[in-house]
Amino acid sequence: MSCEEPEDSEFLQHIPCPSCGSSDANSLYSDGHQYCFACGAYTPANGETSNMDSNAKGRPRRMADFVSGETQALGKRRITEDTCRKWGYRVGDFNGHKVQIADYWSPDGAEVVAQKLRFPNKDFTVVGKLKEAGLFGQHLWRDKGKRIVITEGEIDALTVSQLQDNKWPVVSVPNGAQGAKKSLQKNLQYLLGFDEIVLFFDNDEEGRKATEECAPLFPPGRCKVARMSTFKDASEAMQAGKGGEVIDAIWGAKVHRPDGVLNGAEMWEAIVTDDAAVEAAEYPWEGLNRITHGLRGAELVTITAGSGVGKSAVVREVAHHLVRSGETVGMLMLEESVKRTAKGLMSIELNRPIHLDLTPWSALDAADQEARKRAYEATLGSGRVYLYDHFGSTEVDNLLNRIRYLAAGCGCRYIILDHLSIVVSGLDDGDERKAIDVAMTKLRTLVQETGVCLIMVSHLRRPAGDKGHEQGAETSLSQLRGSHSIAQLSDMVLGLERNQQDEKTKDITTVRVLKNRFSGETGIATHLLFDRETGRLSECRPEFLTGDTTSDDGDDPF
Ligand SMILES: Nc1ncnc2c1ncn2[C@@H]1O[C@H](COP(=O)(O)OP(=O)(O)OP(=O)(O)O)[C@@H](O)[C@H]1O
Repeated sequence: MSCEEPEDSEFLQHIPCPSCGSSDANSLYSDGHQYCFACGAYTPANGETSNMDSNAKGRPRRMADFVSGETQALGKRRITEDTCRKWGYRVGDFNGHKVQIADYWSPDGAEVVAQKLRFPNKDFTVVGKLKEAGLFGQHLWRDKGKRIVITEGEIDALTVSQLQDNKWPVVSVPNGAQGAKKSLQKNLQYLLGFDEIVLFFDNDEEGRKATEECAPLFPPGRCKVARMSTFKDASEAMQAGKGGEVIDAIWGAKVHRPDGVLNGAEMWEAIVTDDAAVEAAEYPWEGLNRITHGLRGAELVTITAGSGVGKSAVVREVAHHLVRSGETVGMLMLEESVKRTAKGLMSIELNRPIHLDLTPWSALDAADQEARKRAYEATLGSGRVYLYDHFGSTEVDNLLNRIRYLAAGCGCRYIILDHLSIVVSGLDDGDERKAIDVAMTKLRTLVQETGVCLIMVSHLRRPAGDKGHEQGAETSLSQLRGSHSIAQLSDMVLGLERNQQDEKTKDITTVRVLKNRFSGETGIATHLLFDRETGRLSECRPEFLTGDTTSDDGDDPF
């Protein structure tokens, strides 16, 4: 239904209504006719009062199209007749159906331009031009003041108004949460007349979304957000007899801050309940623990080295140590089969590299079989090791999903990814940089989201000069592959150095901390000696590097 503007009459002022007694719902027009928006009484220029009837002749077409009704209390909603009268909220009949009638006035408060009719089943229809209307209730208040409350619906506006003795400004957006931003934008000038604008939208997903969209319309600090923890909206609280919570929400409304910005004063709870982040697990080597202070949740540790230096051997030792310390570990070893990974863990437990032993199970003697079974039970059989059988699928989003599952579904607090380079390999140089950036950003976000500690292996670029990493060249952050994202987004970067060609030292790996966001301590952490008999990496004194092992205590100068 649409309404046209009367061509021959203009609104002059609000006047009392002789029919319903409203002090100001009656409107006087320039041709002398009156119309009361509280009770629908129509008084033509000749002074004879009648109720509006859409078929009646001799009155402006716009008036005739509006629906009349009676002011009455809304029992179920606990809204009084006085409140309904103040707001011109009526109950009437529309095409044979009972409706609640909400008048929408022009932004200048001169006249009603639309009506929203609400059916008992909560459907509604609009009569007139809602687009030309201000906010619901805007005509009731002066255009400036200390505070205005904005609700998501008409009944909520009536509720808030009544709870404030119908004295303090409250308006509703006309089209619910979805159209909220547009409506507030349109009436921004009016709203900016108030020192404080309180958004009191529904406490549901749509309401919260609307709040995030609308709040930035206002200058910083002027917009506050009212929210109740127990009720969805003001009317629900009122119906439950908890109107006080509505008032508390308005007075306790917090200055809106965009998502992600926190006031330090609200962080106490987070600090005292942050035990998980403080808990640290240990590396198998004391020297490394001393400088890194262990491994923590939500940390991304990158282990890097040249080809064949021993990255996988190191992470296997770390995984074994974690499992034996009672932790649950996820292993994505993308360059080897799960069987090889499993045997690797058992080898460490057995102090014997069984992966090099090609004897079939049936040919092993009973004692060996028993020893291997025990090694299996202490490691894989504990149920705290999860392996990713990748079948060659190393696509980054696929891996991220598996890591998320390992964290959330399997309870892995430590996850090993060996190695990042394979995830982004096969791409030309330019694309590899970009792929590393994308993968690193996603991994970093995932670590933060899940709280896991991710231990990731990454390869190095060849260093400048003759000496490669295979000949023991020193590692550095600048040699990490891709752009600077690996160094930037890792909390800890460990470089492994070993001269695979030097007869004296080729079994000794130097572990260098290249980056340490936790404590800032960097430099050589320890030296690991590889025992070919046991296949184990254990800490050794640095003198092994020079071959001078005569001193009992390298730290003691005397
Ligand atoms: N400190 C060490 N001394 C001597 N040999 C070692 C040492 N660490 C590992 N190895 C041996 O070197 C070989 C390669 O080790 P590993 O596969 O762990 O290296 P990597 O750095 O992961 O290799 P890639 O660059 O191919 O990924 C293995 O046979 C391993 O047992």
